[in-house]
Amino acid sequence: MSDAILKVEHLMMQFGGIKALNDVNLEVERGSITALIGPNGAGKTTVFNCLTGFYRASGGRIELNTRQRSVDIIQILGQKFRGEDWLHPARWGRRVFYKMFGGTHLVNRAGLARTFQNIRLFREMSVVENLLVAQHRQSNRNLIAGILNTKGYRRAENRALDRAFYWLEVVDLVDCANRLAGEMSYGQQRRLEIARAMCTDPEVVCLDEPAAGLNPVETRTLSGIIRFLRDRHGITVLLIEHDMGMVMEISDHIIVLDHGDVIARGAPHYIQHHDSVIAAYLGADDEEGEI
Ligand SMILES: Nc1ncnc2c1ncn2[C@@H]1O[C@H](COP(=O)(O)OP(=O)(O)OP(=O)(O)O)[C@@H](O)[C@H]1O
Repeated sequence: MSDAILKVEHLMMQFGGIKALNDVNLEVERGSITALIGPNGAGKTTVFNCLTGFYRASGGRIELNTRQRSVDIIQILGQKFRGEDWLHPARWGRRVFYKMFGGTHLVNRAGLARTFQNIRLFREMSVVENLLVAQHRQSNRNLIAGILNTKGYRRAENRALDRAFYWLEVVDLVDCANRLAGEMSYGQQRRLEIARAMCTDPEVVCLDEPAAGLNPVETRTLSGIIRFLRDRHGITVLLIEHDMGMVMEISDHIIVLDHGDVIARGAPHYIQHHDSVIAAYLGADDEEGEI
């Protein structure tokens, strides 16, 4: 791939005796909408959890090429020490550093944000507060500046509000800005999660089943928002989705997982007629099968 923003090599994830990911290799092109599909239990969410640092992968490498540099995601989460580290002081130093200061916050700082399959908003906060909290990293957190309400502090607060309202407009929630997040409809909460992810200023956004539970009109609106992220902001979107109509319509590239392995990758029209993909979805070979 010419310009891969994300490269995953030999990714493995084991939960006790369960091998959720065997040996996953994939690349995501910068500025694309890439869908990760597969039957239930194929390992899609586990891939997302490894990419975003919610799980520390059992093995492999995840390289994120954002903000003009390359980040090894597994390394910044903090890895175990190895015997040979003592022979490489620089490597040992990096391990100590990331053991002490590493974590998922560094993945977000590197430019990767996500939404969740089960919506995880701050339900007791207002919509706009949810978006301001997401900008905690960019805002002025100086206690003295806050108490004195300095010019710099007010400027940072205004910038955060402007950004929040920009993304509320994109996801069509400006009218709900002061409502409690937990009181909104399911579709609105899904859109708010996307806005919250975007407020962290990512280059890659991972959306875990964003169309789950939406009606066809809401799904169409969602497709428009995802396209807008790519076309207007050059955001790379990595998407897990079971709504095949939506996946086939908006994806530039599709990667298919089954039982923790990548079984196919390519353009939508190629994947739609791929024998192994049809078999994986139907659980058996079926010439008639269509995704
Ligand atoms: N925290 C965990 N502990 C134990 N097993 C897990 C854990 N997370 C995932 N698994 C197992 O890993 C496998 C892959 O699960 P995963 O949720 O990644 O699949 P998926 O493709 O996202 O499925 P779905 O489409 O239903 O969400 C499953 O067998 C699941 O039971």
